[in-house]
This record gives sequence, structure tokens and C-alpha cells, in this order.
Amino acid sequence: MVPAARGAKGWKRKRKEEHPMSEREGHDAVKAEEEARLAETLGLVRAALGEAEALHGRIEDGYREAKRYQVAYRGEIDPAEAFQNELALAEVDRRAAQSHEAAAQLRKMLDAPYFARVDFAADGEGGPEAFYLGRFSFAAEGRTVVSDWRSPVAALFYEHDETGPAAYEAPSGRVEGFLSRKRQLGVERGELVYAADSASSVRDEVLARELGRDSDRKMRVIVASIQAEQNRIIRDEEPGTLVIQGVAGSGKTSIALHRVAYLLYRRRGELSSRHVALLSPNRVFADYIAGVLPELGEEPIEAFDLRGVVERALGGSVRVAPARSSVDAVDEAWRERARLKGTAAFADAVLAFLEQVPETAFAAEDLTFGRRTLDAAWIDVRFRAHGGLALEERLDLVAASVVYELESTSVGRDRHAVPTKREARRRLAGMLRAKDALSLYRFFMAEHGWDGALAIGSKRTVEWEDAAPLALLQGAFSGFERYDGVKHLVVDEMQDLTPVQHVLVARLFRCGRTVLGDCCQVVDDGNSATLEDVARAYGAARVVRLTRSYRSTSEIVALANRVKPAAGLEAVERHGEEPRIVGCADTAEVLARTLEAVRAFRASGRKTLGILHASDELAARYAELLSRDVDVHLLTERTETFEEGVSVASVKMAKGLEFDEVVVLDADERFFSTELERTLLYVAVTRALHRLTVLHRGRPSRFLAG
Ligand SMILES: Nc1ncnc2c1ncn2[C@@H]1O[C@H](COP(=O)(O)OP(=O)(O)OP(=O)(O)O)[C@@H](O)[C@H]1O
Repeated sequence: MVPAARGAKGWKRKRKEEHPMSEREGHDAVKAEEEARLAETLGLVRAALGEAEALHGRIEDGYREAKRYQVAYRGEIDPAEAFQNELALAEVDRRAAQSHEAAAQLRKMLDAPYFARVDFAADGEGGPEAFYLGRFSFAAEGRTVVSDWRSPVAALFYEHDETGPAAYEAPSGRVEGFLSRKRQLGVERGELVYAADSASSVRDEVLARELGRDSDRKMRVIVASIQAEQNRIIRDEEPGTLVIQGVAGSGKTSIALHRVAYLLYRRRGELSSRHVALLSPNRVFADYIAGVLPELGEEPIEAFDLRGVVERALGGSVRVAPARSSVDAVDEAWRERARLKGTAAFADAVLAFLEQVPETAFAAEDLTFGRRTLDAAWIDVRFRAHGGLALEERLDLVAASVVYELESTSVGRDRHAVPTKREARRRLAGMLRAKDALSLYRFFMAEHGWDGALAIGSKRTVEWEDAAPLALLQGAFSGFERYDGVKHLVVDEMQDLTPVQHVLVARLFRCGRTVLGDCCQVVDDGNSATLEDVARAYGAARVVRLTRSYRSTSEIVALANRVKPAAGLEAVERHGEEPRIVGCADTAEVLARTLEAVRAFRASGRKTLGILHASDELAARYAELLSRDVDVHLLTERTETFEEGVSVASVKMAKGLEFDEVVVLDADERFFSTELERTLLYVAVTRALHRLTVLHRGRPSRFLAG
């Protein structure tokens, strides 16, 4: 084996060293080689697309013909034949969808069939082989032309900066060998834009190029520039729960979605998109990230929100009041109640209580039917025999035992006194100390001296903070309808869930999980969950940490670090304007400055501008005032889609999203003075990719000064 460029740093130097050519000639040779390869690949893709389209046309003709036959001979076809026809049509439908999907992928490949090349020689297998890596794999003429970014060999590209001895894990075992080339290839609209042999400097350049792009209304695919630390998370296949703690903009959400794509690829046949679900903070966020999996050639996954999950677990037994925000709510008593229920100690108390529910809630008594009595001890033993089941499920089983016992041991006249199972169940239910989960919850709160922290409104309406613990008790009382169809769950913005809410999610979704978020972005003082609390809620979860921030320019990251030094963001070298911090005399000036920023944004040709306020109510008020002059979208809990243009939102609603430019309103002591508000300001400034304007009235927030 003759390595092509052992240890070379970049293609220019490497070519120069190895060939007696000038740098220019080396460049031209690489360019010519890659252009020829690109032309060949595009030719093959075009041919495959032609075939796929022709096949699609034939399938559609066949479908139409079969339908026509069905209609024309409706009266004459017997039911068996009609059924056969339906099955055949369903199969044709499936093939049509597949061929449509294949054609769509091929069209995307015409734009950019691949983004990289690695030359690797496996030990003992002769000279190096070139692997081209793309978003989708592609085979033609009996060979692999492009390998999927998730294929085992592609790990070489993500894991190695330098050429040299290397290895990757294949299904058949570890493949050792020599990586002689790692080339980054920029292809846009079918044209080769750049070709550069990788070293860390090139990798950084490519990353900076990717990051410098404008944001979109949809989250982007990052396969061409996944970093080694991110790659390890994406390719982590250990069972159980993986918790990703990452600073703002560290790519957590992107990685989680690429990880789902990776798992779908690796476990094809066993895991499909139907088996993966996402627990997302709100609908706008779900819409924002919805495009990533389809862009990677996978079906979209189902998104749930926590409220939906909690209400389903409660099964309509109570009503749940809307969630309140600790930024807007001035009700100190409510804050106190919420704070209590957001602690890990509260979650622990609920868990301990769940363990004792059977003992607490059921007191066995003698049970008499006619002349026969089953004594309390007999009942108690049977009740306890069904550990792990919900109270009501146990009562069903004990009722069945009662009937069986009486039936099998009664003779003569006593047989008339044997109860039905329903009657036995009714009598056993009379031994419950609590008639439902809500009574149990009251009992639990009273037992801990927390009765004052329970505010139940009319028509059994409980506060949002009580809904999850109550749902856990509902599970202990009546049993849960679990999400058994879900084999992998992604929980995003983990810091939005309190410890007890995490415990509920862990019980409802008993499957592999990727849980991600940033415990530095808790924007609710009613939640004191730490990273350890989150990991504990899911049993023995593995925790990984990401500290590099990819989203914002170094200047914006520097400001974010001043606002919240504890976050410890590491910037990626990418420079832009200094953030502007502007004092305003009054609301009129805040509006005028904001409009100025909107006009500059419009002129820049960038795609998204976020105008953010600490408060939901004031965000709505500002949106109303601004909409007199410019088009703006207000993002609320009810918003369904994330649009290009100007969005106005509270910081809480903007979490997880990003904008090319951000204006933070009222960044002064009125809104940003407490520790919670420090976090809000941190979240707000870290939403910006390229430009940030911070407006304040009166004294600027102390956090802006560091
Ligand atoms: N390796 C990468 N290559 C290119 N872009 C990347 C990479 N990693 C992250 N990004 C970009 O960084 C931005 C932040 O990513 P993402 O939203 O996934 O981060 P996050 O950690 O979930 O952020 P937050 O917690 O602040 O919401 C996105 O624009 C994403 O495309």
C-alpha cells in the first residue's frame, strides 16, 4: 500500500511536496480530478433519475388502469377478487410512494451528491479506495458511488483531522488501515465550489463557512460539518438514556435529530420513524425542526408536548389550568407553591409515596357474603400479591380470587350467596381509603404538611404544577396507558421540565431516550432541576457535555459570557459586528430604534429577525405597536409555524429558535435584575447568529456590564 499523502496538512502543501508541480498546478489537478468525478457522478444520478421517473410513470399508469377496471366491472367482480384488487392497489400505492421518494432524493443529489471524500486502505487489502460521502447513498453499475454519511466508513471523516493510521467500526468488526486522504468538497447546484484536503484549519474554514450562512425558517442539516465531539454523540448506540447537556448554540437539537437519523439507519427493519417521538416545548419549535429528518431522507417523527402527555395520563379525571409564567405572574402565593413542586425533594417525596400507595390507600377488612366470610388477612395477602400493578387493577384481580374461592369452596345453599365479580369488586372498592387519585394527592400533600400548597379550583381544576404528580398518582390508582409503540424518545429543552415531570415522562416512555437541554437556560423560578436531578429521573442515564457554541459570532458569544459567566461558552472563531447596546429615553424611542433595526434587516437581505422581550404580555403589546408600521409575526403558545421575516416573542417562546438578527427590548433593570432574569437575558442574546441590538430604557441591566 502506498499512502497518498502521509500526514499532510492540506491539499496545497501536500501536492506540492509530493509532486514537482507548482501550487497552482496542484490546485488545478485536484480541481480537474474532482470535476471529472462530479460530472461522472451527476451523469449516473441523472440516468437513475430518468429510470425512477419512468418507473413512477409506469406505476401510475398501472394504478389508473387497475382503478378503471375496478370501476368498469364493479357489478361483476366478486368480493374475493375485489379484496385482492384492493390489496394490489395498496401495494402499487406503496411502490409509487417509494419511487416518488427515490426520485426526490436523486433530485437533491443533482444539487450536491456528496460533500467529502476519504481515501482509505484497509490493512492487507491493497491500495486505498476512495469513498465519496453524501447525505444519501447511491449505487449504480453495480458499485457504491456515494456512501451514506451514516455508513461505518464515514466515521473516518468525522473522527480524523489528519491523515495516518485510522480505523472504523463495521458490522463485521473493527477495520484498521490507513487514511491517506480526507477531502472536503463543496458542491452547489451541481458545480464544484471548492475542494480542500482536510487539516484542522480546513475543517474550521468549512465550519465557519457553514455557520456564516443565514438562518432559515427550518433547522438545517449539518452533515458536512459535524464535529468530532458531536459525531460521538450521534453514533452512540448504547442502550438506555443519554442526557446531553450543552451550552446555548452547541448544536444539541441538531445532533439529537441527526442521531435519530443515525439510529434509524443502523436499526433499519427494527426501528422506523413511527417508533420515534419528540417531546418538544411548543408547536413553533416542532415546526422549526420538522424538516431535518425528511431532509436526511427519513420520515418525520411525531411530536408531543408535555401538556398533551400529562393530560392523556390524567385521562380526563381533572381539569388542568393553563401554565403560568413566573416572569408575568405577580401572585407570590402561586410562586411559592410552584417553587415547592419544582424541587427534586418534591419529586422524591412523590416517588416515596407512590411506593406506599397500596398500603396507604387500601385497608383490607373481613368480607362476608351470606354465611361465608373471607377474613381481612386473606384479602390482604391477595391484594399484596400483585405488587407493581395499579390499585384498581389489583382490586379486579382480588375480586376474581374472591369469586373463585367462594365458588370452589361453597356447597348447597351457600352457592346462592356467591357474588358476581362486579359485586365483589364494589365491596372491595369500599375498603379504599381514597376514592380517586385526587383524594390520594390531597392525602399526600397533607401528610407532608403541604396542604397550603394545593389550590384546587372549581370543577376539579388543578394548577399546571400539580398535573404531573397527580398523573403519577393516577397511574398508581388506575394504571397508565404507556406509549409502548415508542422505542426511542427525544426530550428537548430538558430544563423546562421539573424533576417530577421528568419522572412522569420516564414512567410513560419506557424506551431508549435522548434527553437534551441546558440547565443554564432555566427560565422559570418554579423549577430548580439540576443536571443530576434530570439524569436521576431516568435511572442510570449517561451524561455528555458540550461547551462550544456554534450559533453566534465570537462577539455575541463574548457578550453572552458577560451576561452569564457560569455558562462558560466557548466561541467558534467567526467574527461579526460588535453587539450594540443602545439607551432609549422612552417607549417611543424604543419603537423608533426597533423600526430602524427592522429596516436595516430588510435591506440586508437576511431571512430572520427576532424581537424579544422578557414578558409574554409586553411582547404581545410591542408586536401590536410595531405592526402599525411593519409586518411582524407574534409567536405564542398557539402559533403553529415559524416564518421568515420579523418575529416578536417572549424569550420563553424563542427558546430553541434562532434568528439572523436579534433585538432585545427593555434590557434594563426593570426586567433583567434577578438571577432568573439574568438567564432570560442570556437566552435572548444567544438566539442571534450574526447581529445583536440590545435596547434599554433607564439603567441598563447590570448583567450587560458583566
Ligand atoms: N457542526 C455544525 N456544523 C454547522 N452548523 C452547526 C454545527 N453544530 C451546530 N450548528 C449550528 O449551530 C446552531 C445551533 O444549533 P442548535 O439549535 O442545534 O443548538 P442548541 O444547542 O440546541 O441551541 P439552544 O440550546 O441555544 O437552543 C444551528 O444553526 C446549527 O445549524
